[in-house]
Amino acid sequence: MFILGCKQAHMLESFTERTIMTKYWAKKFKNIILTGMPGSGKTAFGKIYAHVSERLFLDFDAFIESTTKKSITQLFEIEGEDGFRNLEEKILHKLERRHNFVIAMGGGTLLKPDNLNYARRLGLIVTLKTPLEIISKRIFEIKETRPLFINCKTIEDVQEKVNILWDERKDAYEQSDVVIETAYNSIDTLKMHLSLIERRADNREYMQEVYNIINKKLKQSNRWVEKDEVIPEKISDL
Ligand SMILES: Nc1ncnc2c1ncn2[C@@H]1O[C@H](COP(=O)(O)OP(=O)(O)OP(=O)(O)O)[C@@H](O)[C@H]1O
Ligand SMILES: O=C(O)C1=C[C@@H](O)[C@@H](O)[C@H](O)C1
Ligand SMILES: [Mg+2]
Repeated sequence: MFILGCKQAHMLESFTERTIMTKYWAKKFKNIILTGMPGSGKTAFGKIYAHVSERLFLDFDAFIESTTKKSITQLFEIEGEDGFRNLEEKILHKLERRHNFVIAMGGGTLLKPDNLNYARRLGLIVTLKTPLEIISKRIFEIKETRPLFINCKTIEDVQEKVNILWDERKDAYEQSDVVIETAYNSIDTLKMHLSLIERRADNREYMQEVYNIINKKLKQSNRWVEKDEVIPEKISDL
């Protein structure tokens, strides 16, 4: 488990006043795209981070449900998983040139290799990494709303499915810019860590230092792509 030393804790504390980012910073760093296993907290944390970073929040699942007027479970039944993945891909394409969002992608959106390149162009891709046993417990509570787990009767069934998904996906999640371990962080420290990372996203060396402080992984090779900014007034403008 990672425990902050006194000096490091003090450094982080001194940043708390600055975790509410100005619109300037929000625009500079465009979108934050959350990925990670189902149940890792993309939706829960995404909403909170959108609020603190003064961004709009867009959740792929909620967006798909509201535009199709069908639940994710229904869509899996009607379209199959492939059809659902095509819908995710369409949203990703639609988001091109949109800014100032925290985006909770579907946990499986990065399974299509091209989607990774699209997501990269949108902003900083952040993987929420949560231990698989925690994921399994969370999913077991809400499995009726998660079609991938619809046939799981017991917690062991869920665990088995989670393990299979992890094996299929871990390489894709590793392609993200930053991996944040959620297990040893409260939502408040997660907010703080991501704010810190964002603030230094224009300075790779300093970001690495930030990474060392908060024990997160940063891929130095992934470059930030600057683009002209178009900030939609509301989600319906998409
Ligand atoms: N850091 C956390 N601490 C405690 N509970 C959490 C945390 N993050 C998420 N949860 C809970 O876990 C459940 C799943 O979280 P959430 O729906 O945000 O996951 P998700 O990554 O969006 O999953 P999916 O890909 O299936 O949409 C929710 O009930 C949520 O309240
Ligand atoms: O990780 C996944 O593949 C999924 C996650 C959920 O958000 C939903 O998009 C759906 O249940 C599939
Ligand atoms: Mg979600």
